[in-house]
Amino acid sequence: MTSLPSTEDPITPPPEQRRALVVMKDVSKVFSSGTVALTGMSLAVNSGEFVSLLGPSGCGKSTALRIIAGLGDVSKGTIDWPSSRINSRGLPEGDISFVFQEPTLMPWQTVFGNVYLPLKLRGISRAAARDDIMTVLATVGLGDFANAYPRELSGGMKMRVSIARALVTKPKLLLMDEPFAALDEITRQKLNDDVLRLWRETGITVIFVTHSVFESAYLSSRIVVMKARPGRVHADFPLKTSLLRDAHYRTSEEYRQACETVSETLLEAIGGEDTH
Ligand SMILES: Nc1ncnc2c1ncn2[C@@H]1O[C@H](COP(=O)(O)OP(=O)(O)OP(=O)(O)O)[C@@H](O)[C@H]1O
Repeated sequence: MTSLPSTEDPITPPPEQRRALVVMKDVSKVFSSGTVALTGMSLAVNSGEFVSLLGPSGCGKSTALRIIAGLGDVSKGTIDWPSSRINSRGLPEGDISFVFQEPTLMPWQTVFGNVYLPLKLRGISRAAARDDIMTVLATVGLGDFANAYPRELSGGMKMRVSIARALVTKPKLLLMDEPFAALDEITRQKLNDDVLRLWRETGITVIFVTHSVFESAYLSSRIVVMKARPGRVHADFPLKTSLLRDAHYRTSEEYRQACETVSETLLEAIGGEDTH
């Protein structure tokens, strides 16, 4: 593996200010079909981190994310939330939002109605929710589209609605499962910049599943590379940079080095050499 960029990233809080938000300990997942998706996966994600989960197709990235979200049980091991209040389902109530690869919008509802849904499910009236919805729509650049229907939006705009819907409840943790994989490169880069800005502005913790070395190297404060199935952590390292991650960063030597490091680690993971 090449050496990692050594300069401090000014947007990542120092370790002493971070607290573990979620801790996966020795998690295994065997589906009823007999498929062993995860084995002995351990990972602690701290408040304020932007962690990308990267790994070969089928290594269990989505499974790990879904387990953290409470959308699937573990076969073995534990998920702990050391700094959250836990509900009867073992989850930190209201603290997690999920963004899927498909925006999964309700076509019969306006943008406003789609973003309102999670607040409606909490029994909040439309009138009481209005300010929060308009604020989050402005944050994702859709302030003028509250009354539009999904069919009137581009793919990138639909994904922004999906992100707004995830953020409107002000979660501590945003889980994103290949959210931009189906978008063209320009839209993907714009949304990468939007997500980074949201992360900086809100201090939210993000766990981001991606296939893309370039995307993970651009976005992450930390990269977790998983081994081929059954999935577990192959390598886990911070990605530091002294530069603001913007268009200039994309053409910088630091970014090139980061991509090289991530790419080589991914090749090792596929090859089976363990660095963790
Ligand atoms: N509900 C399920 N029932 C049975 N097997 C499943 C289920 N969901 C996932 N799997 C299997 O578990 C393994 C891990 O799948 P998962 O989708 O988590 O991988 P992934 O790393 O996210 O893949 P990709 O990068 O291709 O999206 C795969 O072999 C998959 O076929």
